[in-house]
Amino acid sequence: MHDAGASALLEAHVAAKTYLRPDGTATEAVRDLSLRLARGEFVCLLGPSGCGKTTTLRILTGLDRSFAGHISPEPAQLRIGIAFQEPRLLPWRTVEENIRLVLPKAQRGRDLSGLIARFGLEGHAARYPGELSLGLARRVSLARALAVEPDLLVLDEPFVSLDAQAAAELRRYVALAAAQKAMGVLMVTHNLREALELADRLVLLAPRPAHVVEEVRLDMPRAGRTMAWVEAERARLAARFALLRET
Ligand SMILES: Nc1ncnc2c1ncn2[C@@H]1O[C@H](COP(=O)(O)OP(=O)(O)OP(=O)(O)O)[C@@H](O)[C@H]1O
Repeated sequence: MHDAGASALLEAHVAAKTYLRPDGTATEAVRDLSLRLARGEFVCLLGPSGCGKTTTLRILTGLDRSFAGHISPEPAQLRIGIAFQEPRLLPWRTVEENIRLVLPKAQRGRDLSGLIARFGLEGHAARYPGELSLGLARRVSLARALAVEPDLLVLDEPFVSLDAQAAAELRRYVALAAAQKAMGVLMVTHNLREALELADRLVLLAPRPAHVVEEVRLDMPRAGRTMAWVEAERARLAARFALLRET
């Protein structure tokens, strides 16, 4: 299990993030949210629909820079791999080419067979995204995020809209990816069971504007998280936190 005293990979305080629409109306998406992620740690951000989870991820990864607050180190100083909910693969490129394209130019010729095999993609490397199921496309997107050997892996709702079997399969691959000890993982989900299967720590967010209402450390090693353990933990947390009753 992860060592709670390990060095920080990322520390952030988002004092405020407000979206302004052209018609002048404002939506305050985040207010006073503090988050610390250690190397090797797997943190799940959980919160109700529309509370500001994706906005928070975009800020922490440097995709959105118009906010009040600070992030240390600057996201540009970290190698970050992101797998969005939408796999965003280039349809005119094969699976292998899609993965290769994210590499820095000097590494484009690198042997990717180990990575491709690790994610069970050998039989799919020459296929095009249009031929893939959503579960498979998300797996390619995960492998692509890992190709850059990130310090931080960011996953935005990776299992949403998958059937139970495809979701379970992808969860196994996410767990495999998370076994890389030097990397931190930040995953957004609204599904408490998924979070309980994978995370070292749950960070519960309030309804919009997002801020942290509770943090829950999970000490059970990932390999010991049986369905019965997940269910018992889910019931215990749902009884304790009203925010989690719908998840
Ligand atoms: N580009 C934007 N312009 C205006 N408002 C936005 C924009 N992006 C998000 N919002 C609003 O900010 C709030 C937070 O959105 P965000 O997508 O971060 O929430 P979320 O928790 O990820 O939602 P979900 O659970 O539905 O994925 C919502 O009210 C949303 O409508």
